[in-house]
Amino acid sequence: SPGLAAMSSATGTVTVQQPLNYRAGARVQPADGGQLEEVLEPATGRVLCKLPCSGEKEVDLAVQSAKAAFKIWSQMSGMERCRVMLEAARIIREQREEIATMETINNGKSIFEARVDIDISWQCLEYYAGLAGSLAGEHIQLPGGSFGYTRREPLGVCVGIGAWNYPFQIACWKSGPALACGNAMVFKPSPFTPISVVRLAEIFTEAGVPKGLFNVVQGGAATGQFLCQHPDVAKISFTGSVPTGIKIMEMAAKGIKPVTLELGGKSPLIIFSDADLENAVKGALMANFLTQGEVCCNGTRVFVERKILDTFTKEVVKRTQKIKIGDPLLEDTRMGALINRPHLNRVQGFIKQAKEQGAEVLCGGDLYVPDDPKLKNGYYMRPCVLGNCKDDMTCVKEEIFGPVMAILPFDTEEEVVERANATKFGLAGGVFTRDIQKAHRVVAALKAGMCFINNYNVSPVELPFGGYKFSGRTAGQPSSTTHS
Ligand SMILES: NC(=O)c1ccc[n+]([C@@H]2O[C@H](COP(=O)([O-])OP(=O)(O)OC[C@H]3O[C@@H](n4cnc5c(N)ncnc54)[C@H](O)[C@@H]3O)[C@@H](O)[C@H]2O)c1
Ligand SMILES: C[N+](C)(C)CCCC=O
Repeated sequence: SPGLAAMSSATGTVTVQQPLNYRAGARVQPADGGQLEEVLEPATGRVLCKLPCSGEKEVDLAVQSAKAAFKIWSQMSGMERCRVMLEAARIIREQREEIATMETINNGKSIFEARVDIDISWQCLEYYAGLAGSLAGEHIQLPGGSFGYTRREPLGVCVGIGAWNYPFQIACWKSGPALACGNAMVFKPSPFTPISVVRLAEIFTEAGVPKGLFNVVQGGAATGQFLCQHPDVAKISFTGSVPTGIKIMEMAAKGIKPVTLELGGKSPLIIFSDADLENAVKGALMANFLTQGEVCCNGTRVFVERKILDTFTKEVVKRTQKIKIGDPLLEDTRMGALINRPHLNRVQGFIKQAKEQGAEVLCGGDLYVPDDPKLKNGYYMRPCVLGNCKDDMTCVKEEIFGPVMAILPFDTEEEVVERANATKFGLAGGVFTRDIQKAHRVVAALKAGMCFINNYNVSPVELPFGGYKFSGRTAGQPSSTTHS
C-alpha cells in the first residue's frame, strides 16, 4: 500500500496520509468524533499525522461490521480458519521489514528490537492457527445409552484495547486467540501508536477473513469507554496500566462481560552469588533496558546477594554506559527514544524523587541529545542504574516504565523471597543461580505469572503470559517459567 511504501523511509521523513480507522474491510475516516490527537515520531518529535478520535457512532458502526462478519467466520470449521490465519502470518513474515520500520518510526524503539516484535507477532498467529483445528467439545456418557455433549462456542464481538509499547504485537496477541476460536474483533490501539495495527487489519483482509472481522477504531479513553460499554460487545481484552484496568473491569462488570487484563508490574530479579556473573549482568540489562525500559514485565527491582554486590554493580554500570543510544532506524542502535515528552518528564521525575529519598545515581538518568541535528527534539535519556535503594522508596515500589534499574542487596534466600513478593504487582520474576534446585524452589515461591531462570524477558508464544494481583491475571490461567 502507498502508506506502507512511505514507511520504508528514514527517520525524520515520514508523514501518514491514509485514514487510520478500518471497518468492513477498508480504511475509513471515522463517521463522528472529530477531536484530533497529534501522533508523534519519538525519535524526532515530529508530527506524523493528526488522528481523529472515534465517537459513539463510529464505534457502533465498527461493532456492527464485526457482528456481520462474525456470522460467516463462526460458521467456518477450525481448519478453514487455520488456513486463513496461516496466510496472515505468512504475509506478516514477508512484510517484516516494512512493518518493523513502521513500528520503529511510531514507537521509537530500535529496529533491532522491532524486528523481533514482528517475528513474535507472526509466530503468535501461527500458534493460534494451529490450535483452531483441534478445538473440540466433550462427549459425556449417561445412563441407559444416553449421552450429552459440550460445544466450544465463540463469544461474538470481542474488544481489544492496547498499550503503546508493543502496538503490533499486542494486536496479534489479542486477535490470534480470538479469531482462532471463531470470534470477531474491534481493536483500539493507543492514540500514541495508531499506525501499524491498521496494516494488520489490511493483512487479515488480504489473507481472506470476511470483511469486517477485524476492525480498528482510533482514539483515547472516551473511544475506549464507548467500546467497553457497547451492548453488543461480548468480551474485553485489555493491555495497559493498572488504573485504566480497574476502570475497564468496572465497565465489564456492569455489562457482565468477561475481561482479560494485562497490566503493569514491578518485577523482582534475584541474583545469587553462585550465578554466572557474565550471564547475570546480561540478564539484568535484558530485564531493564529493552524498548527504553517501557516493558511491563521488566525486572526493575534487582536483588543482588551482598557478597557479589560490588562486582555485579560495577559490571552492570560499565555495560549500561556502553548501550548505544540514538536514531532507532540505525542497525547498531540499542536504545531509541521514549514515547513522548510527558512520559520522559515522568521518568525523570521518578529519578529526581529517588535521589531525594536517598538513592544514588550510579549512571545515566540525564537527558541525551544525539549529535544528529534531526534528532534534537527526540525523547532520549541515558539508561540509569540506582544504588543505595531501600524497599520503601518510590522508585522501588512504583512502575516507572522507563530505563531505570534499582539495585537492592540481600543476605538470605528466605529474606529475598519475602521482599520480592512484598509488592502489589505480580507480573514476572527472575532468578540467576547455578543451583538448579534453588532456582526452581525460588521461582515456585514467587507470586508472579511468568518466571525466568538464568534468562529474562524470553516469552515464547507457546507459554502463558499474565500476572498475579494488580498485574491482572485472568482467572484459571497457569503460570509459566522459562529456563536456560
Ligand atoms: N501485562 C502486559 O501484557 C502489558 C503489556 C504492555 C503494557 N502493559 C502496561 O501498560 C502500561 C502502559 O501503557 P499505557 O500508558 O498505554 O496504558 P493506559 O492504561 O494509559 O492505556 C492503555 C489503553 O487504554 C486506553 N484507555 C485509557 N483510558 C481508558 C478508559 N477509561 N476506558 C477504555 N480505554 C481506556 C488507552 O487509550 C490505551 O489504548 C504500563 O503500565 C504497562 O505495564 C502491560
Ligand atoms: C515479553 N515481551 C516480548 C518482552 C513483551 C512484553 C510486553 C509487555 O510490555
